Amino acid sequence: MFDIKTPSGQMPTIFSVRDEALHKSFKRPVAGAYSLSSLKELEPMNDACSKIFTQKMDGFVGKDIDLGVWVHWYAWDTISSITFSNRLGFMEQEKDINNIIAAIEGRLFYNSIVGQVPSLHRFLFGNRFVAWLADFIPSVAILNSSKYIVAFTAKQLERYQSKEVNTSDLQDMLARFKRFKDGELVMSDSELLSHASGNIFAGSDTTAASMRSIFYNLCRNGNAHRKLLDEIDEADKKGELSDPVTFAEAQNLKYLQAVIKEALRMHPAVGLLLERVVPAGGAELGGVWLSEGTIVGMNPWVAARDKATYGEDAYQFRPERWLEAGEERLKVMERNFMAFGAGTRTCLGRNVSLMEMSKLVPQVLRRFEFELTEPEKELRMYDYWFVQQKGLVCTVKRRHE
Ligand code: HEM
Repeated sequence: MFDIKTPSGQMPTIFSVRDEALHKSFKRPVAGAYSLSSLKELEPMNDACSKIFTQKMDGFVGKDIDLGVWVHWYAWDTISSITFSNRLGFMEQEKDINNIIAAIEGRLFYNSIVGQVPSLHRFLFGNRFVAWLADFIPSVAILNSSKYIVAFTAKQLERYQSKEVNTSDLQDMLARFKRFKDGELVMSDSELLSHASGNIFAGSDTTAASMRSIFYNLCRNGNAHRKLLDEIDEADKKGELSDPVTFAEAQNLKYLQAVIKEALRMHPAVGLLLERVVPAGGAELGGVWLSEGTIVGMNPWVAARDKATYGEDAYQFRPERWLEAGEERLKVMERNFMAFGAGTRTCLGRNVSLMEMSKLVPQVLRRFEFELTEPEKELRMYDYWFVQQKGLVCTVKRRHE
């Protein structure tokens, strides 16, 4: 159900593959492309996106905008730029290009329900007739959009391979995935397709939800907001921030990093169980014996609100907790921080998303402030595997004339 169809047939992805050895063989050739050292070369593509975002905000001063939609478009333009050197233009065109955001949301809705009762799949879109029939009803077809998402990525790849974009000197992620070994390409086209579609599937909604959490929590917590602005202004005054802010400089902004971490703790992008299968021989977990093959899981939202780990104020947004904790406490907090998952399946794109957030937030807050337009209204939340927020409507204000 979570595998993808490629021209060479149905194949598992790095997300769906269950066999640990196969998972390792999927991960090995691409892991380097996600490393901190590779990110430096991706920064200019990220900068181009944060520049467009900032220019757009400039035009919105004094107006109300849906900031949640704008960070989603930023995340999309950035991930498409750094994956295939092709910014799709969500921000420039101010729309959901090819309805890809809606398509992903539709499929997640289906997967999050059927994923809990997989036996239903063969009566629904796993049944060829039902799938064929669904294509005639747009509101149902959107729930069966994995084909569409893969075709969307395949089109980007085709464009890339045909050198419609000049790929010779590009250091995007695809260029890194395509490395040669002993004169042979390390990966087949189908594997490339699988990894590229994984990037856009895993790297857009997640980063958007996390950035919504950052801006929303800053709007709701004046003290933290003020402290962050002071840190940015202070660093600016000392000449410690370039324009645009580099990832390295943003990492030195300790309060900013605590704000990001706390926003991800308050709102992990994944809101269902991160499942694992008990290995051969069974295992004892928390005093309970589980036989092999049992599916167990943890919801990052539950782990994030554990008072034994984060203290009595675990339900509060308080970035200081990451700066005040002693060495031992910090270790426990880090171990329970599951926004990016845990163990061998930990998020590969963690550094990519941290770069996207770390660069955009100070770059934007140097110039603008956001205020909730209707502070009496709460955000609406939808948990379809990713927990998406709706209704982050803000008034844009310029900070300095
Ligand atoms: C704030 C943003 C992000 C969050 C919160 C997030 C969260 C996650 C989570 C919870 C997992 C599953 C981990 C587990 O089962 O233990 C995961 C896996 C993964 N993520 Fe992310 N992710 C984010 C951004 C990204 C980005 C930007 C990319 C790509 C550039 C990406 C690529 C991946 C991949 C490839 C995996 C599968 C790793 C594996 O199985 O080896 N993610 N992510």
